[in-house]
Amino acid sequence: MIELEGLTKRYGEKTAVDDLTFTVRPGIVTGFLGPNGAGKSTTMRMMLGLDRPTSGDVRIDGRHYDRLKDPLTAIGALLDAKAMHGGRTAYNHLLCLAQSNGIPRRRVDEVLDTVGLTAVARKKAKGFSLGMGQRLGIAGALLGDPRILMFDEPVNGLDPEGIHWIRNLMKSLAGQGRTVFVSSHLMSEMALTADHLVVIGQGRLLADTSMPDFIARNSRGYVRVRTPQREAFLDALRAAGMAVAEVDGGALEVDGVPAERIGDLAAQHRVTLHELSPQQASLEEAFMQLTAESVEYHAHGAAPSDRRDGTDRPAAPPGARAGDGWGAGWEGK
Ligand SMILES: Nc1ncnc2c1ncn2[C@@H]1O[C@H](COP(=O)(O)OP(=O)(O)OP(=O)(O)O)[C@@H](O)[C@H]1O
Repeated sequence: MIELEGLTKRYGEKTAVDDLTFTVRPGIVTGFLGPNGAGKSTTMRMMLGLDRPTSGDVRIDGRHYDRLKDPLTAIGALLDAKAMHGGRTAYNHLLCLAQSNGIPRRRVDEVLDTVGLTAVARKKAKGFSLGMGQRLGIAGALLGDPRILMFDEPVNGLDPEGIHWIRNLMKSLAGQGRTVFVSSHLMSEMALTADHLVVIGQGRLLADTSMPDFIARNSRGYVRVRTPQREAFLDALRAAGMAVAEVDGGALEVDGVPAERIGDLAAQHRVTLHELSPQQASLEEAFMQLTAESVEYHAHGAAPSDRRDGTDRPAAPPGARAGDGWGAGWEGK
C-alpha cells in the first residue's frame, strides 16, 4: 500500500505537486493519469525518496522509503528506462542491481525470462530499442519480487504486442495481490488496464475513483438532435423532463433517453427532425474535459469541448475535491 497525505512539492514559484492525499491499494491496478506536466513523475519520485516533499508525507507499507530495510524487495519501479549504464549487458545490469541489493543471482535469469529478454541477455543495453529498454527497466523493477510496483508511462515506445504484454503483466501482478501503480497520459490505455483511477492536473487531485464508476459517469450515451423547429422542440423536450443541452452548430444533445422516445415526442408535436443519432462520449473526451482547465500547454484552436450549455457533463467524478472545483481558476503557468 502507498499512502500520500498532503503531499506537496514546490520548485521555486512553481507548485509541481499540490496537497495530494490518496491511497494506492493492493490487489488492483491503479492508474495515475494527468496531462503532460501534471506532476505524475514528481509524485512518483517522492514516493521513491528521490525528491524530498516541500510538505506532506508519503509512506510505503507504513514507512518512509528511506526507512525500508531492503527497498527493492518492498517496491520496484520503472521511472526512466534510459537511466541505465548502456555499456553493460542486460544480464550484467541486472546482476549489479541484484548484488548491490542482496538479491539472489537466480532472480536475474527469472526476470529476464519474464520480460522476454533471455535471448539478448548478453547484448549491451545501449544497442536496445526503446521497447527493449522498457522491458529491461521492468525486469529491474521485478528483480526484488516486490509487493509494490510502480511504472511511469510503461507503454511508451512499445509496439502493439509489447503494449498487450505489459497490460497482462500488470493485471497478473495485481492478481497476485501486489500493489500496482502505473502512470499514463492516455485515458484509453488506462481504461483497458486499470481498476482504479487517480487523476491529477496542475499537481492537484481531480479524481480518485474506481474505473467502473468513472466509465458509468463519463461514457453515458446521449442523442444528438437537429431540427428546423429548434426552439419549439427544446420546450417540448424540457416539458417532458429531459436534460437537453444546446451545442454549437445548432444541434441539441439529450442525455439518458433512448432515441425512440425523442422520435415519438417529435411526432407528437409535429416537429420535423433532420438528425436523431445516438452518441457515445469516449472516455478520452471525458478525461480531456476533466483535465481541460489544468493542461499546461494548449494547442491553439484545440478546445476540448464545444458545449456552451453550462451543464455539468461530465460531472465531477466521485472523489473530486470540493472548494474551487477541479482545476477551476487556473489561468496560466
Ligand atoms: N526539477 C525541477 N525543477 C523545476 N520544475 C520542475 C522540476 N521537475 C518538474 N518540474 C515541473 O513540475 C511540473 C510537473 O512535472 P512532472 O514531470 O512531474 O509532470 P508529469 O505529469 O510527469 O508530466 P509528463 O507526462 O510530461 O512526464 C512541470 O511543470 C515541470 O516543469
